[in-house]
Amino acid sequence: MIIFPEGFLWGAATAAYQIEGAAREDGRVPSIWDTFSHTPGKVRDGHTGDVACDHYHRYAEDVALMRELGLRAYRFSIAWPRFGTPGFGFYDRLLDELLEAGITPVATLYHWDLPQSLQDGGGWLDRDTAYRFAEYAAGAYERLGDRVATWTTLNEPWVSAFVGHGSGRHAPGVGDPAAAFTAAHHLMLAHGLAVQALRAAGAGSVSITLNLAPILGDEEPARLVDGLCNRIFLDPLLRGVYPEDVLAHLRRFTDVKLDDLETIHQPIDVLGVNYYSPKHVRTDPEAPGHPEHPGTEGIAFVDPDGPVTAMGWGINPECLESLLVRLSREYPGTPLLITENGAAFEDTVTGDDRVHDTDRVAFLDAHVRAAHAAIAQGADLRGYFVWSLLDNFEWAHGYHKRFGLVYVDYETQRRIRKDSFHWYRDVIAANGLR
Ligand SMILES: N#[N+]C[C@@H]1[C@@H](O)[C@H](O)[C@@H](O)[C@@H]2O[C@H]12
Repeated sequence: MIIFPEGFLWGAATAAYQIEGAAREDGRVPSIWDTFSHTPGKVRDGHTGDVACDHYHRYAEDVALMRELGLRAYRFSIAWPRFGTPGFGFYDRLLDELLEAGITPVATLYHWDLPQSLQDGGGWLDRDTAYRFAEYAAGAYERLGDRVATWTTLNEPWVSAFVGHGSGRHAPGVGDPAAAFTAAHHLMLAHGLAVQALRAAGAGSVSITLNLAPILGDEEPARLVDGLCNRIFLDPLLRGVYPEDVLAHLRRFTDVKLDDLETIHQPIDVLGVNYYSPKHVRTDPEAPGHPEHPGTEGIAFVDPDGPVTAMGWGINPECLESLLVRLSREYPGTPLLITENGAAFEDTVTGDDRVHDTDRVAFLDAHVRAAHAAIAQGADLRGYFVWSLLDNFEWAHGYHKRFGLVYVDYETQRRIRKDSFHWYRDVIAANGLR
Protein backbone atom coordinates (compact mmCIF):
# COMPACT_ATOMS: atom_id res chain seq x y z
CA MET A 1 0.00 0.00 0.00
CA ILE A 2 1.37 3.44 -0.95
CA ILE A 3 0.18 6.07 1.52
CA PHE A 4 0.65 9.82 1.00
CA PRO A 5 1.36 12.29 3.82
CA GLU A 6 -1.64 13.24 5.93
CA GLY A 7 -3.38 16.29 4.45
CA PHE A 8 -2.03 15.65 0.95
CA LEU A 9 -4.02 17.89 -1.38
CA TRP A 10 -5.84 15.68 -3.89
CA GLY A 11 -7.41 17.87 -6.54
CA ALA A 12 -8.50 18.39 -10.09
CA ALA A 13 -7.91 21.37 -12.37
CA THR A 14 -9.70 23.35 -15.07
CA ALA A 15 -9.46 26.79 -16.69
CA ALA A 16 -12.04 29.46 -17.41
CA TYR A 17 -11.90 29.68 -21.19
CA GLN A 18 -11.82 25.90 -21.52
CA ILE A 19 -14.98 25.13 -19.54
CA GLU A 20 -17.10 28.20 -18.69
CA GLY A 21 -18.72 29.17 -21.99
CA ALA A 22 -21.10 32.16 -21.56
CA ALA A 23 -18.53 34.06 -23.59
CA ARG A 24 -20.74 37.13 -24.07
CA GLU A 25 -22.85 36.88 -20.93
CA ASP A 26 -23.19 39.38 -18.09
CA GLY A 27 -20.72 41.83 -19.56
CA ARG A 28 -17.80 39.52 -20.28
CA VAL A 29 -15.47 41.24 -22.73
CA PRO A 30 -13.57 39.45 -25.53
CA SER A 31 -10.23 37.83 -24.78
CA ILE A 32 -7.41 37.01 -27.14
CA TRP A 33 -8.75 33.45 -27.23
CA ASP A 34 -12.18 34.66 -28.35
CA THR A 35 -10.45 36.53 -31.17
CA PHE A 36 -8.11 33.65 -31.98
CA SER A 37 -10.72 30.87 -31.94
CA HIS A 38 -13.06 32.95 -34.12
CA THR A 39 -10.28 33.47 -36.65
CA PRO A 40 -10.66 30.86 -39.41
CA GLY A 41 -7.92 28.25 -39.46
CA LYS A 42 -6.59 28.81 -35.95
CA VAL A 43 -8.56 26.13 -34.09
CA ARG A 44 -9.41 22.71 -35.52
CA ASP A 45 -12.84 22.63 -37.11
CA GLY A 46 -13.43 26.24 -36.01
CA HIS A 47 -14.24 25.21 -32.45
CA THR A 48 -14.48 28.07 -29.92
CA GLY A 49 -15.00 28.51 -26.19
CA ASP A 50 -18.33 30.24 -26.72
CA VAL A 51 -20.23 27.43 -24.93
CA ALA A 52 -17.52 24.91 -23.91
CA CYS A 53 -18.85 22.84 -20.96
CA ASP A 54 -21.39 25.54 -20.04
CA HIS A 55 -19.81 25.52 -16.60
CA TYR A 56 -20.90 29.12 -16.05
CA HIS A 57 -24.46 27.77 -15.70
CA ARG A 58 -23.74 24.16 -14.62
CA TYR A 59 -21.17 24.87 -11.90
CA ALA A 60 -23.37 23.45 -9.11
CA GLU A 61 -23.66 20.11 -10.95
CA ASP A 62 -19.89 20.10 -11.49
CA VAL A 63 -19.15 20.90 -7.85
CA ALA A 64 -21.42 17.98 -6.93
CA LEU A 65 -19.16 15.76 -9.08
CA MET A 66 -16.13 17.14 -7.21
CA ARG A 67 -17.82 16.35 -3.90
CA GLU A 68 -18.55 12.81 -5.15
CA LEU A 69 -14.86 12.43 -6.03
CA GLY A 70 -13.97 13.59 -2.54
CA LEU A 71 -11.68 16.29 -3.91
CA ARG A 72 -9.73 18.09 -1.22
CA ALA A 73 -9.10 21.05 -3.57
CA TYR A 74 -10.19 22.43 -6.92
CA ARG A 75 -7.91 24.45 -9.16
CA PHE A 76 -9.76 26.79 -11.50
CA SER A 77 -8.96 30.04 -13.23
CA ILE A 78 -10.64 33.41 -12.96
CA ALA A 79 -11.46 35.02 -16.29
CA TRP A 80 -9.80 38.44 -16.46
CA PRO A 81 -12.42 39.29 -19.16
CA ARG A 82 -15.11 39.01 -16.48
CA PHE A 83 -13.34 41.28 -14.00
CA GLY A 84 -15.26 44.53 -13.44
CA THR A 85 -18.43 43.14 -15.03
CA PRO A 86 -21.63 41.73 -13.48
CA GLY A 87 -20.41 38.30 -14.54
CA PHE A 88 -17.63 38.43 -11.95
CA GLY A 89 -20.32 37.43 -9.47
CA PHE A 90 -20.03 33.93 -10.94
CA TYR A 91 -16.90 33.45 -8.84
CA ASP A 92 -18.78 34.37 -5.67
CA ARG A 93 -21.31 31.65 -6.50
CA LEU A 94 -18.61 29.12 -7.43
CA LEU A 95 -16.56 29.78 -4.29
CA ASP A 96 -19.58 29.55 -2.03
CA GLU A 97 -20.53 26.22 -3.65
CA LEU A 98 -16.97 24.89 -3.22
CA LEU A 99 -16.71 25.90 0.42
CA GLU A 100 -20.13 24.42 1.12
CA ALA A 101 -18.79 21.16 -0.34
CA GLY A 102 -15.65 21.34 1.82
CA ILE A 103 -13.39 21.82 -1.20
CA THR A 104 -10.37 24.16 -0.97
CA PRO A 105 -10.31 26.72 -3.82
CA VAL A 106 -7.01 27.29 -5.65
CA ALA A 107 -7.47 30.18 -8.07
CA THR A 108 -5.32 31.01 -11.08
CA LEU A 109 -5.51 34.65 -12.08
CA TYR A 110 -4.25 34.21 -15.64
CA HIS A 111 -4.83 31.09 -17.71
CA TRP A 112 -4.19 32.69 -21.12
CA ASP A 113 -7.39 34.70 -21.63
CA LEU A 114 -5.93 38.21 -21.86
CA PRO A 115 -8.61 40.86 -22.51
CA GLN A 116 -8.40 41.76 -26.20
CA SER A 117 -8.42 45.45 -25.31
CA LEU A 118 -5.04 44.99 -23.60
CA GLN A 119 -3.75 43.00 -26.56
CA ASP A 120 -4.78 45.91 -28.78
CA GLY A 121 -2.49 48.06 -26.62
CA GLY A 122 0.48 45.72 -27.09
CA GLY A 123 -0.41 42.82 -24.82
CA TRP A 124 2.52 41.05 -23.19
CA LEU A 125 4.92 42.92 -25.47
CA ASP A 126 4.10 46.09 -23.56
CA ARG A 127 5.46 46.46 -20.02
CA ASP A 128 2.27 48.32 -19.08
CA THR A 129 0.28 45.07 -19.27
CA ALA A 130 2.28 43.77 -16.31
CA TYR A 131 1.03 46.70 -14.23
CA ARG A 132 -2.55 46.21 -15.42
CA PHE A 133 -2.26 42.57 -14.33
CA ALA A 134 -1.16 43.59 -10.83
CA GLU A 135 -4.16 45.94 -10.58
CA TYR A 136 -6.47 43.10 -11.65
CA ALA A 137 -4.85 40.78 -9.09
CA ALA A 138 -5.43 43.28 -6.29
CA GLY A 139 -9.04 43.80 -7.38
CA ALA A 140 -9.74 40.09 -7.58
CA TYR A 141 -8.28 39.60 -4.12
CA GLU A 142 -10.47 42.39 -2.76
CA ARG A 143 -13.57 40.60 -4.07
CA LEU A 144 -12.63 36.97 -3.42
CA GLY A 145 -9.68 36.93 -1.04
CA ASP A 146 -11.79 35.87 1.93
CA ARG A 147 -12.52 32.52 0.24
CA VAL A 148 -9.55 31.65 -2.01
CA ALA A 149 -6.91 29.59 -0.18
CA THR A 150 -4.05 29.87 -2.68
CA TRP A 151 -3.59 32.42 -5.44
CA THR A 152 -1.66 31.39 -8.53
CA THR A 153 -0.61 34.38 -10.62
CA LEU A 154 0.11 32.76 -13.98
CA ASN A 155 -0.45 29.41 -15.60
CA GLU A 156 2.43 28.25 -17.82
CA PRO A 157 4.05 31.55 -18.86
CA TRP A 158 6.25 29.52 -21.21
CA VAL A 159 3.18 28.65 -23.30
CA SER A 160 1.85 32.23 -23.23
CA ALA A 161 5.26 33.50 -24.37
CA PHE A 162 6.64 30.87 -26.75
CA VAL A 163 3.51 29.21 -28.14
CA GLY A 164 1.58 32.48 -28.21
CA HIS A 165 4.44 34.65 -29.51
CA GLY A 166 7.10 32.25 -30.84
CA SER A 167 5.23 29.86 -33.10
CA GLY A 168 1.88 31.66 -32.93
CA ARG A 169 0.11 28.31 -32.55
CA HIS A 170 -1.81 29.83 -29.62
CA ALA A 171 -3.33 33.27 -29.08
CA PRO A 172 -2.40 36.00 -29.82
CA GLY A 173 -0.82 34.19 -32.79
CA VAL A 174 2.45 36.14 -33.00
CA GLY A 175 5.39 34.39 -34.72
CA ASP A 176 8.53 36.31 -33.66
CA PRO A 177 11.37 34.97 -31.47
CA ALA A 178 12.22 38.40 -30.05
CA ALA A 179 8.57 38.87 -29.10
CA ALA A 180 8.56 35.51 -27.33
CA PHE A 181 11.47 36.43 -25.06
CA THR A 182 10.07 39.90 -24.41
CA ALA A 183 6.68 38.42 -23.51
CA ALA A 184 8.34 35.90 -21.20
CA HIS A 185 10.08 38.69 -19.33
CA HIS A 186 6.98 40.85 -19.05
CA LEU A 187 4.95 37.87 -17.84
CA MET A 188 7.45 37.32 -15.06
CA LEU A 189 7.37 41.02 -14.24
CA ALA A 190 3.58 40.75 -14.09
CA HIS A 191 3.94 37.84 -11.68
CA GLY A 192 6.26 39.80 -9.41
CA LEU A 193 4.10 42.90 -9.39
CA ALA A 194 0.99 40.78 -8.74
CA VAL A 195 2.64 38.98 -5.83
CA GLN A 196 3.51 42.35 -4.31
CA ALA A 197 -0.07 43.53 -4.81
CA LEU A 198 -1.55 40.33 -3.37
CA ARG A 199 0.73 40.45 -0.32
CA ALA A 200 -0.12 44.12 0.23
CA ALA A 201 -3.81 43.21 0.11
CA GLY A 202 -3.27 40.44 2.66
CA ALA A 203 -2.93 37.26 0.59
CA GLY A 204 -1.55 34.37 2.62
CA SER A 205 -0.59 31.83 0.01
CA VAL A 206 0.74 32.86 -3.40
CA SER A 207 2.18 30.75 -6.20
CA ILE A 208 2.92 30.48 -9.89
CA THR A 209 2.42 27.42 -12.09
CA LEU A 210 5.13 26.43 -14.58
CA ASN A 211 5.02 23.70 -17.22
CA LEU A 212 8.29 21.92 -16.67
CA ALA A 213 9.80 19.03 -18.55
CA PRO A 214 13.03 17.05 -18.35
CA ILE A 215 14.89 17.39 -21.65
CA LEU A 216 16.23 14.02 -22.83
CA GLY A 217 18.85 13.36 -25.50
CA ASP A 218 22.26 14.74 -26.52
CA GLU A 219 23.84 16.62 -23.63
CA GLU A 220 24.60 19.99 -25.24
CA PRO A 221 21.25 20.58 -26.95
CA ALA A 222 19.46 19.22 -23.89
CA ARG A 223 21.23 21.78 -21.68
CA LEU A 224 20.27 24.65 -23.97
CA VAL A 225 16.65 23.57 -24.28
CA ASP A 226 16.45 23.01 -20.52
CA GLY A 227 17.53 26.63 -20.21
CA LEU A 228 14.98 27.87 -22.70
CA CYS A 229 12.08 25.87 -21.21
CA ASN A 230 12.79 25.44 -17.52
CA ARG A 231 15.63 27.55 -16.12
CA ILE A 232 14.51 30.71 -17.98
CA PHE A 233 11.63 30.85 -15.50
CA LEU A 234 12.88 28.89 -12.49
CA ASP A 235 16.00 30.99 -11.96
CA PRO A 236 14.52 34.52 -12.20
CA LEU A 237 11.50 33.49 -10.11
CA LEU A 238 13.30 31.47 -7.44
CA ARG A 239 16.85 32.85 -7.55
CA GLY A 240 16.41 36.39 -8.89
CA VAL A 241 18.80 35.90 -11.81
CA TYR A 242 18.71 34.80 -15.40
CA PRO A 243 21.11 31.87 -15.86
CA GLU A 244 24.26 33.10 -17.63
CA ASP A 245 23.82 30.72 -20.59
CA VAL A 246 20.18 31.73 -21.00
CA LEU A 247 20.98 35.44 -20.66
CA ALA A 248 23.61 35.21 -23.40
CA HIS A 249 20.98 33.53 -25.58
CA LEU A 250 18.33 36.10 -24.64
CA ARG A 251 20.60 38.97 -25.60
CA ARG A 252 20.41 37.76 -29.19
CA PHE A 253 16.72 38.60 -29.17
CA THR A 254 15.81 41.17 -26.55
CA ASP A 255 17.26 43.79 -24.22
CA VAL A 256 15.25 42.84 -21.15
CA LYS A 257 15.65 45.19 -18.16
CA LEU A 258 17.69 43.19 -15.67
CA ASP A 259 16.67 45.50 -12.83
CA ASP A 260 13.21 43.94 -13.08
CA LEU A 261 14.64 40.80 -11.53
CA GLU A 262 14.31 42.17 -8.01
CA THR A 263 10.58 42.60 -8.61
CA ILE A 264 10.29 39.22 -10.32
CA HIS A 265 12.02 37.43 -7.46
CA GLN A 266 9.21 37.60 -4.92
CA PRO A 267 8.97 34.89 -2.27
CA ILE A 268 6.20 32.42 -3.08
CA ASP A 269 4.59 29.84 -0.82
CA VAL A 270 4.40 26.98 -3.31
CA LEU A 271 5.54 26.29 -6.87
CA GLY A 272 2.91 24.77 -9.14
CA VAL A 273 4.31 22.18 -11.54
CA ASN A 274 2.45 21.06 -14.64
CA TYR A 275 4.02 17.86 -15.91
CA TYR A 276 2.90 15.80 -18.90
CA SER A 277 5.94 14.44 -20.71
CA PRO A 278 9.65 15.00 -21.28
CA LYS A 279 11.04 16.58 -24.46
CA HIS A 280 13.51 14.73 -26.68
CA VAL A 281 16.32 16.47 -28.57
CA ARG A 282 19.41 15.57 -30.55
CA THR A 283 22.14 17.41 -32.41
CA ASP A 284 21.38 17.70 -36.11
CA PRO A 285 23.32 20.27 -38.14
CA GLU A 286 20.50 20.29 -40.70
CA ALA A 287 17.78 21.01 -38.14
CA PRO A 288 16.14 24.45 -38.73
CA GLY A 289 15.35 24.97 -35.04
CA HIS A 290 11.94 25.18 -33.40
CA PRO A 291 9.92 28.43 -33.33
CA GLU A 292 8.82 27.71 -29.76
CA HIS A 293 12.49 27.40 -28.79
CA PRO A 294 14.05 30.36 -30.62
CA GLY A 295 17.72 30.04 -31.50
CA THR A 296 17.77 26.23 -31.63
CA GLU A 297 19.07 25.86 -35.18
CA GLY A 298 21.05 22.61 -35.26
CA ILE A 299 18.82 20.96 -32.68
CA ALA A 300 16.21 18.42 -33.72
CA PHE A 301 13.14 17.92 -31.54
CA VAL A 302 12.25 14.27 -31.95
CA ASP A 303 9.23 12.12 -31.21
CA PRO A 304 9.43 9.81 -28.22
CA ASP A 305 9.91 6.06 -28.52
CA GLY A 306 7.34 3.88 -26.81
CA PRO A 307 3.72 4.54 -25.88
CA VAL A 308 2.18 7.95 -26.42
CA THR A 309 -1.08 9.66 -25.49
CA ALA A 310 -3.63 11.00 -27.97
CA MET A 311 -1.54 14.20 -28.01
CA GLY A 312 1.47 12.21 -29.26
CA TRP A 313 3.23 12.85 -25.94
CA GLY A 314 5.48 10.16 -24.50
CA ILE A 315 4.27 8.39 -21.36
CA ASN A 316 7.14 8.73 -18.89
CA PRO A 317 6.25 8.75 -15.19
CA GLU A 318 9.92 8.30 -14.27
CA CYS A 319 10.57 11.80 -15.55
CA LEU A 320 7.98 13.19 -13.15
CA GLU A 321 9.88 11.58 -10.29
CA SER A 322 13.23 12.91 -11.50
CA LEU A 323 11.79 16.38 -12.13
CA LEU A 324 10.38 16.66 -8.61
CA VAL A 325 13.62 15.41 -7.05
CA ARG A 326 15.64 17.87 -9.16
CA LEU A 327 13.44 20.79 -8.16
CA SER A 328 13.66 19.92 -4.48
CA ARG A 329 17.46 19.70 -4.66
CA GLU A 330 18.25 22.61 -7.04
CA TYR A 331 15.58 24.98 -5.76
CA PRO A 332 15.26 23.97 -2.10
CA GLY A 333 12.88 25.64 0.29
CA THR A 334 9.90 25.99 -2.05
CA PRO A 335 7.14 23.42 -1.53
CA LEU A 336 5.79 21.84 -4.69
CA LEU A 337 2.31 21.15 -5.97
CA ILE A 338 1.58 19.11 -9.08
CA THR A 339 -1.01 21.49 -10.46
CA GLU A 340 -1.61 19.48 -13.64
CA ASN A 341 -0.95 15.90 -14.69
CA GLY A 342 -3.16 13.87 -16.98
CA ALA A 343 -3.58 12.55 -20.48
CA ALA A 344 -5.81 12.60 -23.51
CA PHE A 345 -6.90 9.29 -24.92
CA GLU A 346 -9.57 8.31 -27.45
CA ASP A 347 -12.53 7.95 -25.10
CA THR A 348 -15.77 6.34 -26.24
CA VAL A 349 -19.09 5.88 -24.46
CA THR A 350 -20.05 2.20 -24.40
CA GLY A 351 -23.51 0.73 -24.50
CA ASP A 352 -23.65 0.62 -20.72
CA ASP A 353 -23.22 4.41 -20.71
CA ARG A 354 -19.70 4.10 -19.33
CA VAL A 355 -16.27 5.19 -20.49
CA HIS A 356 -13.76 2.45 -19.82
CA ASP A 357 -10.64 4.64 -20.01
CA THR A 358 -8.15 2.01 -18.90
CA ASP A 359 -5.27 3.90 -20.56
CA ARG A 360 -5.96 6.97 -18.44
CA VAL A 361 -6.24 4.92 -15.25
CA ALA A 362 -2.86 3.33 -16.03
CA PHE A 363 -1.33 6.75 -16.83
CA LEU A 364 -2.57 8.36 -13.62
CA ASP A 365 -1.68 5.31 -11.50
CA ALA A 366 1.92 5.36 -12.77
CA HIS A 367 2.30 9.10 -12.23
CA VAL A 368 0.83 9.04 -8.74
CA ARG A 369 3.32 6.30 -7.88
CA ALA A 370 6.12 8.44 -9.35
CA ALA A 371 5.01 11.37 -7.20
CA HIS A 372 5.14 9.16 -4.13
CA ALA A 373 8.63 7.95 -5.09
CA ALA A 374 9.76 11.58 -5.27
CA ILE A 375 8.38 12.25 -1.79
CA ALA A 376 10.32 9.23 -0.55
CA GLN A 377 13.47 10.94 -1.91
CA GLY A 378 12.78 14.13 -0.02
CA ALA A 379 10.62 16.16 -2.40
CA ASP A 380 8.32 18.48 -0.45
CA LEU A 381 5.27 17.68 -2.55
CA ARG A 382 2.04 18.97 -1.07
CA GLY A 383 -0.57 17.84 -3.58
CA TYR A 384 -1.61 16.43 -6.93
CA PHE A 385 -4.21 17.85 -9.32
CA VAL A 386 -5.50 15.82 -12.25
CA TRP A 387 -5.89 17.63 -15.53
CA SER A 388 -8.76 17.71 -15.92
CA LEU A 389 -12.04 17.39 -14.05
CA LEU A 390 -13.99 17.65 -17.31
CA ASP A 391 -13.27 17.09 -20.98
CA ASN A 392 -12.95 20.62 -22.30
CA PHE A 393 -11.78 23.05 -25.02
CA GLU A 394 -8.23 21.91 -25.73
CA TRP A 395 -6.99 25.15 -27.29
CA ALA A 396 -5.92 24.73 -30.95
CA HIS A 397 -7.24 21.17 -30.88
CA GLY A 398 -10.73 22.35 -30.04
CA TYR A 399 -12.88 19.62 -28.47
CA HIS A 400 -11.01 16.80 -30.16
CA LYS A 401 -8.77 15.95 -27.20
CA ARG A 402 -10.40 14.61 -24.04
CA PHE A 403 -8.43 14.92 -20.76
CA GLY A 404 -11.31 14.69 -18.30
CA LEU A 405 -12.15 12.35 -15.47
CA VAL A 406 -15.66 13.17 -16.64
CA TYR A 407 -16.74 12.73 -20.25
CA VAL A 408 -18.69 15.69 -21.63
CA ASP A 409 -21.25 15.11 -24.39
CA TYR A 410 -21.02 18.56 -25.95
CA GLU A 411 -24.31 18.10 -27.85
CA THR A 412 -26.29 17.63 -24.65
CA GLN A 413 -23.82 18.82 -21.99
CA ARG A 414 -24.40 15.51 -20.24
CA ARG A 415 -21.60 14.52 -17.88
CA ILE A 416 -20.55 10.82 -17.81
CA ARG A 417 -18.18 9.57 -15.10
CA LYS A 418 -15.26 7.69 -16.67
CA ASP A 419 -13.69 4.66 -14.99
CA SER A 420 -10.81 7.01 -14.05
CA PHE A 421 -13.31 9.08 -12.04
CA HIS A 422 -14.09 6.07 -9.86
CA TRP A 423 -10.42 5.09 -9.66
CA TYR A 424 -9.41 8.59 -8.51
CA ARG A 425 -12.27 8.71 -5.98
CA ASP A 426 -10.85 5.53 -4.41
CA VAL A 427 -7.28 6.91 -4.40
CA ILE A 428 -8.44 10.02 -2.57
CA ALA A 429 -10.46 7.98 -0.07
CA ALA A 430 -7.44 5.77 0.66
CA ASN A 431 -4.98 8.67 0.46
CA GLY A 432 -2.93 6.34 -1.63
CA LEU A 433 -2.75 3.30 -3.84
CA ARG A 434 -2.86 -0.43 -3.32
N1 LIG B 1 -2.30 20.41 -23.82
N2 LIG B 1 -2.79 20.22 -22.91
C1 LIG B 1 -3.43 19.91 -21.71
C2 LIG B 1 -3.29 21.09 -20.69
C3 LIG B 1 -4.06 22.32 -21.15
O1 LIG B 1 -5.42 22.00 -21.41
C4 LIG B 1 -3.98 23.33 -20.00
O2 LIG B 1 -4.79 24.48 -20.26
C5 LIG B 1 -2.54 23.83 -19.84
O3 LIG B 1 -2.42 24.46 -18.57
C6 LIG B 1 -1.51 22.70 -19.97
O4 LIG B 1 -1.23 22.29 -21.25
C7 LIG B 1 -1.84 21.43 -20.48
